[in-house]
Amino acid sequence: MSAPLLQLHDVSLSFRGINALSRLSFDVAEGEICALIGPNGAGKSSLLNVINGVYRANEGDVVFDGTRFEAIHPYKAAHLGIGRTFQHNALFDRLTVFENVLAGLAQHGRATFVENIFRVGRDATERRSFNARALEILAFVGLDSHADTIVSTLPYGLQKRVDLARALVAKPKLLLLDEPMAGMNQEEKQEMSRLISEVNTKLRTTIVLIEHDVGIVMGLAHHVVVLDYGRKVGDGPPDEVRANPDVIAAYLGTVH
Ligand SMILES: Nc1ncnc2c1ncn2[C@@H]1O[C@H](COP(=O)(O)OP(=O)(O)OP(=O)(O)O)[C@@H](O)[C@H]1O
Repeated sequence: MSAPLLQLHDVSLSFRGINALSRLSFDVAEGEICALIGPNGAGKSSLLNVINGVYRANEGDVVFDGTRFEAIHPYKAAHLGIGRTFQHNALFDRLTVFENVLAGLAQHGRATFVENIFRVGRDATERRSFNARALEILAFVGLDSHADTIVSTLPYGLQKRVDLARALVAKPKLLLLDEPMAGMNQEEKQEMSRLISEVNTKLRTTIVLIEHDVGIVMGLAHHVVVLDYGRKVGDGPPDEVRANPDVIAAYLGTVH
């Protein structure tokens, strides 16, 4: 069996004495969708922040695709192949859908983001290939007909797709999704869930996602990790995790 794409070894993180993560260890296999679940404040977003370098762990380390680090600059994490979306859309409201997606390549080229947006300056070849890539990923998420739309005029569900496209445009090996279905109705959640599944199967992207809707998680994820007060209380296939008494006590049996 090949080595896991992502490994966490005894990762701990605290904020002014509050333990956000306590000696957390688990693996994510290449090609899987791994869901992180747990009550509010359990440490899920903090964990994504450690993996892509927004936070530095106090203890422990992360191994991604053979590279071990205790801390990493988010820019370096992106270059290693770790893509990320955030809980709250961080889109450029006044730019078009296409320009927002292009921004996902800003750290990956020689031309600056401004040069790319205004289609001026050096590196016409790079610009052409980035533009083609942005259009390709927009078609993949079903937004090619909205390429020139100002992003803030789109409905919320479609803005979440733009966010996803922006994270995907650089072809990450690992995609971290922080509540990609937050604020959606059930139909929108089902659509987003289908799209995430297609990202996994068609683009062969390994995914770690945070989602509160346990029904959606159980249908989408291959692997579920449950956190409670920064500790791991469950780790395994969805059916096994659902039946784990510690998980039921911590999360699944409670109204969230
Ligand atoms: N930048 C920060 N400064 C201080 N405390 C923080 C910071 N980020 C997170 N925390 C604390 O760390 C703990 C874990 O928070 P985190 O946001 O990771 O949980 P979560 O499981 O993602 O919660 P939610 O489901 O509400 O998003 C909480 O006690 C939170 O208040």
